[in-house]
Amino acid sequence: MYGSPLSSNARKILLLGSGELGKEVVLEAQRLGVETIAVDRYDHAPAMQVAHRSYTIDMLDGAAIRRIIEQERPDFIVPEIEAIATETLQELEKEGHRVIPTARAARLTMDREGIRRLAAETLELPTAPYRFADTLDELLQAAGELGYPCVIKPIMSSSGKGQSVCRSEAELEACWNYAMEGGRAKKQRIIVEGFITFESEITLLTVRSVSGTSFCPPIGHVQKDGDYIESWQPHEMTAQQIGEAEEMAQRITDELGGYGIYGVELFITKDGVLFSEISPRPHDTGMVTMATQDLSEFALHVRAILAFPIPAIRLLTPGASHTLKADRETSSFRIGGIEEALSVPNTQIRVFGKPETKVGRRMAVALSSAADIGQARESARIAAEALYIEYDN
Ligand SMILES: Nc1ncnc2c1ncn2[C@@H]1O[C@H](COP(=O)(O)OP(=O)(O)OP(=O)(O)O)[C@@H](O)[C@H]1O
Ligand SMILES: NCC(=O)N[C@@H]1O[C@H](COP(=O)([O-])[O-])[C@@H](O)[C@H]1O
Ligand SMILES: [Mg+2]
Repeated sequence: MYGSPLSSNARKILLLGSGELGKEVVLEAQRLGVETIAVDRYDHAPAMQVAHRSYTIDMLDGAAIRRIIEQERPDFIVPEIEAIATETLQELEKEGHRVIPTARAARLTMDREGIRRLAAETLELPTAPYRFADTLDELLQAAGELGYPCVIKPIMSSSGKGQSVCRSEAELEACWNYAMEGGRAKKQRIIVEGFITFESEITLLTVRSVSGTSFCPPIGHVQKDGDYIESWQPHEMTAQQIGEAEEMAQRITDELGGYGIYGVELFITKDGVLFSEISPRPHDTGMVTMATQDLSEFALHVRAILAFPIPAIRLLTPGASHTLKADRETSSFRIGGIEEALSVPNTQIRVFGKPETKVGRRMAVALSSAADIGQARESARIAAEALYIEYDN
C-alpha cells in the first residue's frame, strides 16, 4: 500500500546509475505509481530524463551518496552500475536502508576479484583459470602460468572497458597500459584469465522475489571487444546444459540474496558450463526481453524490489536485439535511419538519449521478434544497421 508519487505517502526508488537500463527501470516503476530519483556522474543521463528528480555526483564519493540518501530517504536504493562507493552502501544498509539486492552483492560484484573468489573458491563453481596482478611484472608471471592467449581486464570496469586478449608476451605491456586507462576506479589491479574457447555464451536472468527464484529462458549473445553487439532469446541448449546453468545460478544468487533480478553470465563449452560473472541488476543483453517476454527484465526487477509476486514468466516469442554504437566523441550529433529501422517488420527501437557520443558507446538498440531466432537476429541486425549517427563536428 502506498500513495502517489510526490506525496508524503509515496514509495520511492533511488537509482545509483542512470543509463539505458536504469531508464527502463524508472519507466516500469512509474507504471506502478512509484516515485523515482535518478543519480549518475553526468547531467541528462537517460534515466534522469524520465525520473521525477535527479542528482549529478561522483558515484565513487561515499559522502556525496550519503548526503543524497539522507536527504531523499528512499524506500529502495537500486544500484545500476558497478562503480559506486559500495562501502557507503554497506554502512547505509546497517543503518536500516534497503539496498537492492543487498549491499554485499553490490560490493562483491563491483570488483571482479570479490565475485570471482566467491564463485570459484567459496562456492567452487567452475570458471576460467585466473590470477590477479598489481604490476606489469606480476602480470608477466601470471600470464606465463596461464599461457597465451589470455584475457586481461581491470578489476573494476564494465562493458569491456580496458579489456583485451593478449596473444603473446610481446603484447603484454600494451594490454597492461590499456587496462590502466580503461578501469573506472583508480585501483591498478587487474585479473588475467585463461582464454576459453566456448561454443556459445549466455545470460541466465535469475529473479529472486517473494515468489522464490525464477529463471528466464536463456539469452544467447555475441560480444566484440568485451561488449555486447547482439543477443537473442531463447538460446538453444540441451536439458543437461540448462540444468547445470540453473544450478549454478541458483547457488550464486542464493549466496548473494535479496530481492531483484540477476544476470548470470555463463560460457557453454564442450566440457560443460562455466561461470563467468554476475550482475546484481538488469543485464544489457537482457534488453531483448522487451521484445520477447510478458514481463521484461526491468518489469521483473521492479516487481521483485517492491516485494510483489511473480507467479510466472512467459516467453511470448523468439526475439533478438542488436546495438548501435558511436565511433566518435562529440556532444553535437543526430541519430538517423529511424524510418528505415522501423520499417523492418516486428521491430522496435530504443534510443537512449545519451547527451554525448564516445568511441564504442552504446546509443540505441533494435529489438525484433520473429517465428525463429535466425529471422529475429536478421531483422534486428538490419534495423540496427539502418540506424546511423551524423556528427556535427
Ligand atoms: N576468459 C575468457 N575467455 C574467453 N572470452 C572471454 C573471457 N572473459 C571474457 N570473455 C569475453 O569478453 C566478454 C566480456 O567479458 P566480461 O563479461 O568479463 O566483461 P565486462 O566488462 O564485465 O562486460 P559487461 O559489463 O558487458 O558484462 C565476455 O562476454 C566474453 O565474450
Ligand atoms: N554492461 C553494463 C551496461 O551495459 N550498463 C549500462 O550502461 C550504462 C553506462 O553506459 P555509458 O558507459 O555509455 O555511460 C549503465 O548506466 C547501464 O545502463
Ligand atoms: Mg560481462
